[in-house]
Amino acid sequence: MSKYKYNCLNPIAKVGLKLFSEDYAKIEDMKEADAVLVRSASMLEMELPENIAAIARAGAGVNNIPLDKCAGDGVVVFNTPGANANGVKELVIAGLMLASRNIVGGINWVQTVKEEKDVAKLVEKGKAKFAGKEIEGKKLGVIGLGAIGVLVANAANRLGMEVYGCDPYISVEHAWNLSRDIISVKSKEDIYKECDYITLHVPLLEDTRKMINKETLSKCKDGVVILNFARDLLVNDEDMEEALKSGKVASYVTDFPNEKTAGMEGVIAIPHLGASTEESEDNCAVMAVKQIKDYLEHGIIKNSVNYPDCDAGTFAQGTRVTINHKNIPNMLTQFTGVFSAENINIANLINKSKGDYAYTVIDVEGSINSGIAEKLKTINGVLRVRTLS
Ligand SMILES: NC(=O)c1ccc[n+]([C@@H]2O[C@H](COP(=O)([O-])OP(=O)(O)OC[C@H]3O[C@@H](n4cnc5c(N)ncnc54)[C@H](O)[C@@H]3O)[C@@H](O)[C@H]2O)c1
Ligand SMILES: O=C(O)CC[C@@H](O)C(=O)O
Repeated sequence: MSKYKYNCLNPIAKVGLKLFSEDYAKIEDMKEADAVLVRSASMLEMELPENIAAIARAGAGVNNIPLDKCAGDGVVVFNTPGANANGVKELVIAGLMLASRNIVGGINWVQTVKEEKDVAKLVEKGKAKFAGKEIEGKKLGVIGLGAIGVLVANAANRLGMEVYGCDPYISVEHAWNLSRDIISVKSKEDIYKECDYITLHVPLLEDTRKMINKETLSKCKDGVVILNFARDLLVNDEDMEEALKSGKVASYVTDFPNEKTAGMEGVIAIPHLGASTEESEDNCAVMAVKQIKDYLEHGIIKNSVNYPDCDAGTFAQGTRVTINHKNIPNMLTQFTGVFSAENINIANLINKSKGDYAYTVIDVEGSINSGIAEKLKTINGVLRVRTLS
């Protein structure tokens, strides 16, 4: 019988699933699963069975997962930072071109004349109405300089654009990767004021929700192009419609069409294809599966969005107890007290915290009785205890 069971809420690339050994079984019913792999399926309204210890989002955005609820239930949620960034970057560059040259209009028009006699002549005659602009020399504002934003900024800069970037929380790693040619601005106001094109690469959070709205659009240049390859709710659709009608916005390129924007005049709607490449899907699947395996087999946490990362090292012998708990005083004293009461020597102990939650790994030599885990579970603030042996 398999030691671990996992459930996939979306199709996950085979190259990732192949990394699961014979210790793992893929099951259709989430009720029995130890781990769940997901892409864009919404888990917000789902009842999560108690046995689920981990969820891996094969992708970046985690707004489809109830992160706080999961943390409170001791469920570690992972994502795969950067694994699909190149795929998205390439489509953003395509989006810049689609908005600047009337490629879609032109292609559609050719189809309307394809049965005519002298297509080549008609094309030459009719092409003028699809003339566009070049992006070279224009100003691009990148809001959010994470894995995708940095790649977009650098690529647009190489294409001859003058690039402004804004990210008050930029990580050291991403700052290192940002070309020195990018003009780093402290406030988004500078981007709104200066840029001909604005591209969004921030997560959907309370403070980014509907960040593009009547007020922010009014600060933009007339004829600005907005690109949204991040999440639809970053933009107020009603305000966008008004801005497109008035010409304030020349074009809105979105990878997240909805009932409102799919048929809206001036919108270039792409069916969420940013990460839909073989390479991105493979990268995400591999990273997600490795993280799930490391967690289930060794208690290692890497790239979690609701628990601290914790490299406890490979679990090889003896017993490892992992504890997901609230980040409150006195927890370690109580944990070690349970072991010392049984006269068990702790060989190694790691404790990490992130916000309201913490994670402790305790290694002991030899085996322990199940009563230890039961006692740990009764400590106020303990959310989940796993025993690896
Ligand atoms: N279209 C797609 O298929 C696709 C694929 C991947 C990611 N995404 C979306 O793109 C988003 C970004 O992805 P990523 O991989 O670059 O993530 P990331 O976490 O590497 O980067 C996000 C960046 O946004 C910054 N940020 C957060 N709040 C901000 C704010 N208020 N103002 C400015 N910057 C802010 C963060 O500091 C971080 O650097 C994801 O959250 C997801 O919603 C879409
Ligand atoms: O899984 C996908 O296809 C899209 C993923 C993307 O939206 C993300 O946030 O990583």
